[in-house]
Amino acid sequence: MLRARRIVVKVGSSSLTTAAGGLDADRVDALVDVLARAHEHGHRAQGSEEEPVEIVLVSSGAIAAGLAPLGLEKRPTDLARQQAAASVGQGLLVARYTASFARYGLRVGQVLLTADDASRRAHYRNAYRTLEQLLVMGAVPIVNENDTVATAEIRFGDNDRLAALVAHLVRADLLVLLSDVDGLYDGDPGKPGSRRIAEVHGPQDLDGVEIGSAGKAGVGTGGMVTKVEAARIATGAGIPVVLTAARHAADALAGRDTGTLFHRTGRRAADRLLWLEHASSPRGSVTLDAGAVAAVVERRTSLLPAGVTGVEGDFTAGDPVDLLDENGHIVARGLVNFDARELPRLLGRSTRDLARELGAAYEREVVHRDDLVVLTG
Ligand SMILES: Nc1ncnc2c1ncn2[C@@H]1O[C@H](COP(=O)(O)OP(=O)(O)O)[C@@H](O)[C@H]1O
Ligand SMILES: N[C@@H](CCC(=O)OP(=O)(O)O)C(=O)O
Repeated sequence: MLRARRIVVKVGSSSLTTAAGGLDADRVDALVDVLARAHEHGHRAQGSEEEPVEIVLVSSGAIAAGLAPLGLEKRPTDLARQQAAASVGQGLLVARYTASFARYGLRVGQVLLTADDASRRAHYRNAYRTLEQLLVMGAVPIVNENDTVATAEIRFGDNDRLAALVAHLVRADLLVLLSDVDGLYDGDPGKPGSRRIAEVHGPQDLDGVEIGSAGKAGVGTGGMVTKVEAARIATGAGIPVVLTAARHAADALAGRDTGTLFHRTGRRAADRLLWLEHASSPRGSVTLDAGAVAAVVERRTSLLPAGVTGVEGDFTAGDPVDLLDENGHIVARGLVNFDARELPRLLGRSTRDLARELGAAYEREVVHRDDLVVLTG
């Protein structure tokens, strides 16, 4: 039995909508019944013996909920109409949750995150603080991607990986992914002969598994691909993952066997860097000489101007950039401390020379080691 005190629950669009399209109030209520019971207040009200847990809900469904009100028959493929639908639907979605949780005297707080933002230190801290405070005050945070402002380049699109990163952000003990399918199957779950996989201990257990795309509901995005990727991110950071159908949510929250359990494969990593690795998209790159590659990759030092031989892209200080070796292979990603146009005249120069010539402000690393994640083995 899995015991968890803080759980991130992610529910997909396919589990919140009716066959005809639009939000299914009954399914929202059924999910909220389970979440509220698991939560302390619901627990007291129900007199259950299960331990109370803190819940962070990552809910998709904004785009799906906005389709009918805008007269759209199916999910549009272009970003502009998806964003318009999300803008209309997010309000409706949260209104629905607000009413549903109110049946249990519970408040909800909407948290819209842009994946790329959260890899920046100040935003990351703010997101963490807000979520933590909502939990302290007994509210249920309801997280979604900030669809209306996320551009194509920085957009997750699915909420599975966002949920894995949120689980890491709030230091959850468990991530529950709820979908319209009751687990990971070794092949298309609609085909006879496909079997559910009860446990995954690591990538070796996925050899030969057909990991397919989104389901027949037509409202989900990532299908199994993004769920397995989310499981890889979370378990690698020390958080076990249960993937099951929304109708089995109560079992998953109570720690009973259901769906597919992905065991943890790693330990908790340094906070923000997981976001830097999985959520940010680079705005450019800097090329390192061999000495700088060794320093950054093997000795985990900061990157200094002296070791940089080239600059690509139009980034500004604070943006994520890739660090390339001389063959153009990505060896790390980091948050750069200079604008792209400032860098060329600094290349190959020692920080001491730069400080003497240009002032103390130039005595800084190109990428500080605390803002850097190594991407090679
Ligand atoms: N190997 C697999 N095991 C289980 N489901 C799979 C597999 N490959 C593809 N799928 C599909 O993934 C769908 C769930 O993903 P998706 O439609 O994105 O849902 P959600 O809205 O819950 O994120 C299932 O309905 C199923 O048809
Ligand atoms: N942020 C989007 C999520 C898109 C989506 O469909 O995700 P999912 O159903 O989790 O595959 C929304 O709320 O519509």
